[in-house]
Amino acid sequence: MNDFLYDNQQLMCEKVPVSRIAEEVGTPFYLYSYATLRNHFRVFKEAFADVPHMICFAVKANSNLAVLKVFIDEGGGVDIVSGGELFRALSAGVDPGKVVYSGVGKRVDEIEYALRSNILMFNVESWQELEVINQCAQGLGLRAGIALRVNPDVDPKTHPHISTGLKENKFGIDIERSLETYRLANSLKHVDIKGVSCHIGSQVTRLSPFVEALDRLSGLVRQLKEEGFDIRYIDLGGGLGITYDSETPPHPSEYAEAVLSAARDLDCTFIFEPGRVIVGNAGILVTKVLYTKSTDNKNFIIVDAGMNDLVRPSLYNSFHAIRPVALDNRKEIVADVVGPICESGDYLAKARKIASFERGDLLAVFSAGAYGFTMASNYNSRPRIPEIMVREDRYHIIRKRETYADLISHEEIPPFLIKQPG
Ligand SMILES: Cc1ncc(COP(=O)(O)O)c(C=O)c1O
Ligand SMILES: N[C@@H](CCCC[NH3+])C(=O)O
Repeated sequence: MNDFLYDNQQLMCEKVPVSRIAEEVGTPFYLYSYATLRNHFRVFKEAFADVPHMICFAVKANSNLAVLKVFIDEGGGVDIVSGGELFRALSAGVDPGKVVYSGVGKRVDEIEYALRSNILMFNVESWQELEVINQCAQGLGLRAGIALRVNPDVDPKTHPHISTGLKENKFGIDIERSLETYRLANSLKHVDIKGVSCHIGSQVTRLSPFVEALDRLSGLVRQLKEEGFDIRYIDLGGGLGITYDSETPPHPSEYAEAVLSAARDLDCTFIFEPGRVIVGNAGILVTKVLYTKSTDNKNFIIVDAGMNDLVRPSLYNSFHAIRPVALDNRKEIVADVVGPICESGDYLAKARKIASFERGDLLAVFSAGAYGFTMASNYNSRPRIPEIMVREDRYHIIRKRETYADLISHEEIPPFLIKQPG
């Protein structure tokens, strides 16, 4: 459910016509609905109301400070994967005691920053990483909260690029070796073993992979508890999918029922790291038709947003619904919706049955709130586009459009390239 609805033939974001924002701000831009963001977070959180839990939003899905603040104000924590994400989350006001840190390649400076910030725990992905965290904590005279990220070898049945919990993936510690790794970890004086974590993949649209992973994980947790480990947290990662096209993913309440029936008795605080399910359908990308052209066998609609703004179609061949901002009864054609980037792979839709858009028309690309802006780049020296949040009848630019000057602001011509007079 979301708050992008047509009213009187025009697309609204809550109570603001999308066309008005386009007129005032220019295109392209990302547009988020505050009510939808908050509602999605609440629905997810309420699904776990009867067990101790923490919802740590996955910052990688959408890292805008204002977006993070919506969840932080609802009591949320964050899942981070870099020093930069930690800086963002702290700047947005997160309680460091609600921060979990995942990722296979944490650098020493990032680990030290997280330790000094007093985060809840690191989800550790290798033995070497654990040793480095132990050393860093020793150096700072601290103890690092940790969970091992266990790779349960479960097929999440999603796109191969976003599956993470299979043996062949780089993530986590093989479930078969995790017990011995926990035992070894016991000898490290500067780590406090707090929990067990796993994350099997993203855009998972069935319950069975989650349940299968949890079954494997709960066996490990029971064993660890029997051996006297003080396991207080089970972090089940994120990954719940959304509807882009015709997918029918489980509702968060069904997801909660399924995972809790497998793990309720473990007497732990459950941590979840949802990203896409909270923000994906709370955002759209608004773009304008620059040109149309047809060849003998193809129609092209060329828009002002490219793969540098939204890379998901090019990278994963993923589907995003595209609808007109103003509804009229145009005939439909089959067309490729493409961007201005100099790559054949620069498209938002391929062979799509779509309204016969014309130059100047506004299009809304749906389900763009997750992994949209966060994966954007400056490729082709295109300034990154603004992000806007609507709340009821007001909107606010929560990230300004970059300027050409921003593009070069970190660059410098070295003295040896500057001609000396004479
Ligand atoms: C460790 C971790 N946690 C959480 C997430 C969030 O995933 P999603 O956006 O699918 O909920 C990801 C991304 O897949 C991840 O790698
Ligand atoms: N970037 C991916 C999701 C990656 C999840 C991170 N582990 C997407 O757009 O679907």
